[in-house]
Amino acid sequence: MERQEKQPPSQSYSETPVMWEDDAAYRRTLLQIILWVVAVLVSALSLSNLHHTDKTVSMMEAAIAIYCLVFLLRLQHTAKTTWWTSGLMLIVGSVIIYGMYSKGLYTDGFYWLLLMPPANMLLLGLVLGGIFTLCFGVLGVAVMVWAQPSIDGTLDTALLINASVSYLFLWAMSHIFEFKRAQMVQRLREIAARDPLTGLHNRLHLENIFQQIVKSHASEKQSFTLLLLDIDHFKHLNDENGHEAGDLILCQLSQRMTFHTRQSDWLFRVGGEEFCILLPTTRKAQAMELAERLRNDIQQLKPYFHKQTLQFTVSMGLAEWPLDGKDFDTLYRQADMRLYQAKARGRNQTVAGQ
Ligand SMILES: Nc1nc2c(ncn2[C@@H]2O[C@H](COP(=O)(O)OP(=O)(O)OP(=O)(O)O)[C@@H](O)[C@H]2O)c(=O)[nH]1
Repeated sequence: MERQEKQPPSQSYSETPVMWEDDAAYRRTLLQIILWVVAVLVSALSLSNLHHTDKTVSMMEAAIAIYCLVFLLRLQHTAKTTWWTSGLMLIVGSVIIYGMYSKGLYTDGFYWLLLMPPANMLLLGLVLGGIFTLCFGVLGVAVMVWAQPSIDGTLDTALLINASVSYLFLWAMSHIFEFKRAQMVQRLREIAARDPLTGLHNRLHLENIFQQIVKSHASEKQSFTLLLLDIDHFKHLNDENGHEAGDLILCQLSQRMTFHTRQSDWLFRVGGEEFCILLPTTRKAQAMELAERLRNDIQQLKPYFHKQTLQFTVSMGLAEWPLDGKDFDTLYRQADMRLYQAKARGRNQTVAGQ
C-alpha cells in the first residue's frame, strides 16, 4: 500500500461522537434536575406575580413552566438537546431582562440574572454558554442604564458597578469550572481508550470506530480492510525470557505497526498478544502488501533484552468490508478465521482468502 502524506491526526475523540455519550448523559441528567426545579419554581412565581405585580411577567413565567414540561417529555427522545436548552435559556433570559425593565421587578430581576453565567456554562458549555452569558450581561447592563433613571430619575452608578462586577466574577468562576471539567473529561477519555503498555487504542471503542468507518465508506461506495494480528508462540517467549521481555516485544511490535500504517488507520490492542488494524479506503490486495511488509520487518526485528536478542514472528488474517462481511461481527469473525488458518498452516504468514 502506498504510504500517504502524513495527515493531521484523525483519531481525535471530538470527531467520534458515538464514543462519548458519557458527557451528553451528564448534561442530560443535569438538565432533568434543572428542568424540574425551574418548572416548579416559575409556576410558583407565576401564581405569585399574577396576584401581586406584573401580569405579563406572570404569563411569561407560565410559558417557561410549560416549555420545561414539554422539554422534559422530549428529553429522552431528542438528539437536539442543545437547541432545546438554548431555547430555554433564551426564554428565561428574556423574562429576566423584561422583569428588570419593568419597574416593579427591577431589583429581583438583577438577582435572577446572576444565575445566567453558571447555568449557561453548565448546560451549554464554554462557547455557546459564553455567548449567551455575554449577550445577557450586555443586555442587563443596558437595561439597568436605561430603566433605572426612569424609576427615580438618577443612575445609581455604585449599584451598576457592583452588579457588573458580581456578574463578571460569577462568569469567570463558572468558566474556570467548566474549562477544568471539560479538560478532565478529555483526559479520562484518553486514559479509558488507550492500552497503557503500548499506547494503542484498546478494544473498548473498536466497534464504534468500525461503525463510523462504515458510515463514511458506505456513502462514498468505498471498501476498507480489517486486519487481525497475533504474535506466534507468545506464551513460549514469555516462559523462556520472562514477562518483561514479552512486554518489550509488545511495545516494539506496536511501534512497527505504527510505522507501517498511515495516521488515518486505527490501531487497537484487542487482547494480550492480539492486535487489530482498521485500514480505511484500503482493499484487501493493498492491505496484503502492508501486512507482508510488516511481517517481514518484524521477522528481522531483534529486540535486545538482558544481553540476549529476542526474535518473534506474527500471523495475520484479513477481511474486506463489505466483500467479506457487512456487519462488525461477521467481518471480525472472518478475519479471525483466517488468522486461525495462518496459525494452522505453520504461523508467520498472512491469510486473506479469495
Ligand atoms: N508479557 C506479557 N504477556 C502477556 C500479556 N498479555 C497476555 N500475555 C501472555 O500471552 C500469552 C498468550 O498465549 P497463547 O494464547 O497460548 O498464545 P501463543 O502462545 O502466542 O500461541 P499461538 O497464538 O497459538 O501462537 C499468555 O502466556 C499470556 O500470559 C502482557 O501484557 N504482557
